[in-house]
Amino acid sequence: MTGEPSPTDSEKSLESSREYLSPTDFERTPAKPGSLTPGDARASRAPASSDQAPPPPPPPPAQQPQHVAPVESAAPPSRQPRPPVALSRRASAAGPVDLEKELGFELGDLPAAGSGGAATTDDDPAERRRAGGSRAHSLRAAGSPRLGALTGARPPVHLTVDTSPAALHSTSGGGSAMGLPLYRSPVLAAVADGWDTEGSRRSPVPGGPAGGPAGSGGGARARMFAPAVSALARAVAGAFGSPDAIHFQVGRADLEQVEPVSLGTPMTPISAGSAGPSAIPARMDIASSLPVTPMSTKSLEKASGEAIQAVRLSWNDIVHRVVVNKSIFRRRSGEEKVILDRVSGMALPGRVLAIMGPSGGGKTSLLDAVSGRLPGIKGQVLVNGAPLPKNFRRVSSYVMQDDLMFTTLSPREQLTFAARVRLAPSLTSADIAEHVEILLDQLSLTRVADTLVGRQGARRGLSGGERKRTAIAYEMITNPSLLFLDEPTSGLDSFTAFSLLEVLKNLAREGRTIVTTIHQPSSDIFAMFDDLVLLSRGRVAYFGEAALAVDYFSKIGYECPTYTNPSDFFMKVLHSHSAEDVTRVQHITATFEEQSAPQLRQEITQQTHRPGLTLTAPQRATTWVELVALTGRSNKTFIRNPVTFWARMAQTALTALMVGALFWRIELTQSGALGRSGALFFLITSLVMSSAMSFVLTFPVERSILLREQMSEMYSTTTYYWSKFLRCVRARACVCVRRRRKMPWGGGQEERGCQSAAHTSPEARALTFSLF
Ligand SMILES: Nc1ncnc2c1ncn2[C@@H]1O[C@H](COP(=O)(O)OP(=O)(O)OP(=O)(O)O)[C@@H](O)[C@H]1O
Repeated sequence: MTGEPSPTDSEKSLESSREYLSPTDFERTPAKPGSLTPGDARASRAPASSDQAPPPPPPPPAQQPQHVAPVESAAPPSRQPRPPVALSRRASAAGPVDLEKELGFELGDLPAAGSGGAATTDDDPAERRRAGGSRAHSLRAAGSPRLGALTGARPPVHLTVDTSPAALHSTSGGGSAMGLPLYRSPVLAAVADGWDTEGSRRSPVPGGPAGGPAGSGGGARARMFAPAVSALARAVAGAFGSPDAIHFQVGRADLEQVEPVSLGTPMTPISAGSAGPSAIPARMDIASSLPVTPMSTKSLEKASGEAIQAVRLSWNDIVHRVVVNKSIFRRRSGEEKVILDRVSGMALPGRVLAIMGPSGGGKTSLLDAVSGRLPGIKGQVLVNGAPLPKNFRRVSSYVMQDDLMFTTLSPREQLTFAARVRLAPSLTSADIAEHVEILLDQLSLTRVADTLVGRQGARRGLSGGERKRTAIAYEMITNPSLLFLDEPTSGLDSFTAFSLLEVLKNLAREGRTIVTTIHQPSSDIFAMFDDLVLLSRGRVAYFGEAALAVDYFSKIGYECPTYTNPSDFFMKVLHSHSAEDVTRVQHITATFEEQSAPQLRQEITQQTHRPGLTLTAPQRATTWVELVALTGRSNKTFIRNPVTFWARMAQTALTALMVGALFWRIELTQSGALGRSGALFFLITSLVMSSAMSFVLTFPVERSILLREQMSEMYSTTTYYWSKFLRCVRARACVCVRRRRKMPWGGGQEERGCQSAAHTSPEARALTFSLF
């Protein structure tokens, strides 16, 4: 929509905003100075009253850049003139830009797009998709509707992307993609505040200081829209080839709509001419609330002593079959079920490979197969063209879907343990502490480093995202070159999932090979994948660049509808519930096998055959180091588990009292000797039983963790059992050590002049035993 809106239009916009934001979104906010209420929104259209005077408008830039296309202001007389809204690209370009044409994607669903907003093009959608690739999809699928919701809810929103070096510098520490600061960029500043625009004032958000950084409300909104905005930023960067500065606005381009709806300090307008450190808005809340910082593992490499190695993983014609319905009583052979059927593919360094498909499609089985964790498979899994080396499990890391970890330990303790048992024994405690700190910092866990992990529903500790990041940090301890992840985003909200993928993307950028299964990613997440494997019923439906998958499907007759998340589309065409679905899936997988698989196999051989590149595994800790670390962990988990601890204490005290009462003051006679042997039998039995019980109680809990750690070959199973034995013996040994002490209540032998330990009274021993 171009031209100036009438007051009626404005009213309509406000009303339409209520369709996007529930009334409570407005009403929940306490009406305090600087906060936004519907009343404020309306009042802001009226001339400001004396007691609620708006702050002075932002000073106009000293010199308007030539390229800025001013939009005529029709401000009411009571208002100060505002600087024009910039709608331009590059300093050399003049006049409004057709964003759709420039960016190669549609902004069609943005409501009331202005002159600089979305103009429809006549391009063929498939053609446009090719031009925009996955970025276009991510916007169409998720970005635009959300932005649409945003702009619909708050018509005067203008978004600004500033990619100038100054912005980059002043926003250091934020996530970045294609050279754009995604989160600390003014784009998010705009979204965080909801109203931050060029030429308008920045409104303080409820809870935040006036004119200061965005408060919680803005942060929440920003988090909500962050994926959409970052996708937009990426798309802009891609389309414009990382320019110095891009200024554009989305939604209503009309300046009069850019209404400061609440009070705040003026913000210096951002324009190509004035973009400098001072022109960049202050650091926003959204930035500090981000769970991830860009990963730089140089220090990690130094601390762990492990350099990243280029790992080219390939798999050829993997077949995995299992026998089901096998009777253990009758001689029935059972049916054979094909889990993976001639699956081929590869994962390359510096890239993130996603394995997607409907539930039961074989994603986890494939991940297990290529990570060397699935025995009995047929086919080839090669690393740099050679069979999997023996040390493969220690070279790679595998993050399981379930965050299996001790709930009574903190992230710092977990990582310290992993560093002790997985890194070179020559590392000192200070080295390990430094290494752990780096990891905690890289995965933004420093704030919760000493919080116990906890358990859902019981003693709460870390959040789902923090647990997941702890699990990744745990596996990152050796600075692995190859990382497998099984559904890392399951159970996470969209923003946390997106942040996690950013972490993975950063890890890949440093030369690692990342392979992850994922169920149904959002379009923003999907846009972050480099390569994609689509599996259905154990067969490959697609393997190749993720950005080309939609085109491939359209070529074979399955067109992804506009505004559809590609991953939703893939799930739809690949699910197989009815007979018709099965036929469709068979067609898709057979087409891939016939048309693309031979070429793929050739490419796999070319890409991954690098003979001579052998992988080195991190040095192992000594058995003694493993034993000390395992025993220490075992002691901590025992003491910190109040139920087990107190149950053990109560059980021991009760047994001691029973034994003491039964064998109270036994005489040194023939019948007394019989009683003594009975007491000894009773004590030994109870010792054995209570020790066994402690294992019975704790082992099922620890078993899955043990299996996971065994998969990664963290320590030997024998050392684990020795550590358990030692912890148990330590407590029991105390009984024996103290048995010679004089027990005034027991009528012990020392009182009677008998010095033989064998003759110490059972009741004395029992009572001593109760102390442990
Ligand atoms: N050992 C086994 N015995 C019998 N069936 C098995 C076995 N292992 C896997 N399957 C079956 O193979 C299929 C693929 O399992 P897999 O766990 O790989 O699927 P998935 O794609 O990861 O599923 P989800 O997304 O639900 O986790 C499923 O139907 C599963 O029941």
